[in-house]
Amino acid sequence: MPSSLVITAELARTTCQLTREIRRPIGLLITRRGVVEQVLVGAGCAPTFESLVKFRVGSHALRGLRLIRTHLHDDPLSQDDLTHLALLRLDLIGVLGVDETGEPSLLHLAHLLPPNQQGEVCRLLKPVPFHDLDLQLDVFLHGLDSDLQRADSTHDVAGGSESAILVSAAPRSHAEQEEHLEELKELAESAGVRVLDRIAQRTHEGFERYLLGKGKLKEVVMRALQKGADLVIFDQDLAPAQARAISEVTDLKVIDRTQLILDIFARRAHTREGKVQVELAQLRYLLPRLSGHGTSLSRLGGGIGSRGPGETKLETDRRRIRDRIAHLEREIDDVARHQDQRRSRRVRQGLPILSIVGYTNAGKSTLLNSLTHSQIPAQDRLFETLDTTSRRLRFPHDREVIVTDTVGFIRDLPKDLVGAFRTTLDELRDADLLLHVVDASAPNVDQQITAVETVLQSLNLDTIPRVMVLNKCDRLSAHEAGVLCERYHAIGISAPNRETLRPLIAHLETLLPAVPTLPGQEEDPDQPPQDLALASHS
Ligand SMILES: Nc1nc2c(ncn2[C@@H]2O[C@H](COP(=O)(O)OP(=O)(O)OP(=O)(O)O)[C@@H](O)[C@H]2O)c(=O)[nH]1
Ligand SMILES: [Mg+2]
Repeated sequence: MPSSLVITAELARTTCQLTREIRRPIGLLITRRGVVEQVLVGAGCAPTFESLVKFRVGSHALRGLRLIRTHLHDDPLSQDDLTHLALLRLDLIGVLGVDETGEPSLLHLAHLLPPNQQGEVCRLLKPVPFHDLDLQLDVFLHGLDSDLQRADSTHDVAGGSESAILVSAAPRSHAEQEEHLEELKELAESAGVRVLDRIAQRTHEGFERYLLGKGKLKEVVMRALQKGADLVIFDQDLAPAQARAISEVTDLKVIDRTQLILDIFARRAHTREGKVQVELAQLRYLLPRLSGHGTSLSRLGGGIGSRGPGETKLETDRRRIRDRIAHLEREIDDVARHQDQRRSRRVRQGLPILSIVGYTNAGKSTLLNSLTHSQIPAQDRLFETLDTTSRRLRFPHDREVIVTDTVGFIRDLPKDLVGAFRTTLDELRDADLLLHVVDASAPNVDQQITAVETVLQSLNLDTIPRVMVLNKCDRLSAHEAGVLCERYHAIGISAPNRETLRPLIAHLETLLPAVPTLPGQEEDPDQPPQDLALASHS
């Protein structure tokens, strides 16, 4: 068949006549070279995703296949037809009416559109009698390909970042899933991803293959097309086989929450120790996901979820990845030994250690800055801090402590991360007192507190005395703050405002032992002690 024709008159007639005879619609799936790839008979008349895997395409391109099906009447394209057009990224979909005598009558055609502001996925062409069809298919497809490609590149330049649809599928209520999706959105934004839409489904048993139902998965793809998303981020961890199945069916890049968190950590790791820990966590996560051909990994391409170990590294065999893991583990052991030396120096000094812990973005670093006049980075994004910072702080009445700020926690902290951040988290073991900072203005305060307590328990740190501080009280009314403080037996503060820290400091003083400052301690290489600014006023 010439590449300029949608379908030859001869093939159209034969198909129409057959349709009349068997009284069933017939669908022809035709390649750009004019080869009939599949013949489908019966009502549904649509190829399956699975049968099209070999015609894989890039995220915004067409599949190079058109579907022309017959219809015993002159019905227009159905919603199902348009869904197939979008989901399968067909070049074109057409319905050809069959008249009484078995001759082709009206032809209805539709094609996809580049992502647009109206959110329109496709355009329906005006139906024409088959013999009047005047469409130069090759020219038309060339134009459509370029439009789609252009939209893709302007979209990249415009945003300079990836854009995503967030998906949650769990046997949980919608409200609960929405809350989790809200946090997933913050995570995505912290990774520089624009969030275009989100979808939640309450699932039951039997959704194992794609995690969510097939119908819902179609909806995800449709929305991704409408909004021009190139990435789908799942709130649930995907088993390797699920991730593969989903990305095969959707032709979109698919990552889960763990990968997203790992990606943020990879962006924020600055120190050698941080980088080693993140790479280790990434490799441990990837190892079981290395399929036979490494296809699912190479399909990740660049960007989110693939930072850190480069693509070439990912495609080396498992054995080399295992070697790398072993090497990184040895490096971490080295770090741990160094850490021990640093610790024993502190222990010799006999200074109590006050460690600030809490949910990510609660205001831990801001509090350390306020207490010790430091300027460590504090920003409104998740996992700003990865490395531990220690500062000496002198209270009035001969009390001195080392205050440390460290990586924040999150619910369901990926276990590979906990393992890899062992040395960072181990530092918390030396704490004499944990200061649990809570964002009192967070909509899910309760869950954040529970999540932190769970992590502390899992690290066996729940035996260390703990003081809870409700931060960001400036965002609440005095009454609300009072009620919360009472409920949690906590002290309310607003970390950037030093004045609000007075009650906290007074309380800490009662808990800390008096240590007379010995001569020579000021030469401590960590930092000279910082007098409490408030102390001189009180
Ligand atoms: N309104 C208000 N904002 C605060 C307060 N404390 C901190 N913030 C803001 O909250 C954001 C997060 O603060 P950080 O100190 O970076 O929080 P963190 O707990 O160290 O966060 P990670 O290191 O990412 O885990 C920043 O934008 C702060 O300016 C407060 O008491 N009130
Ligand atoms: Mg911080």
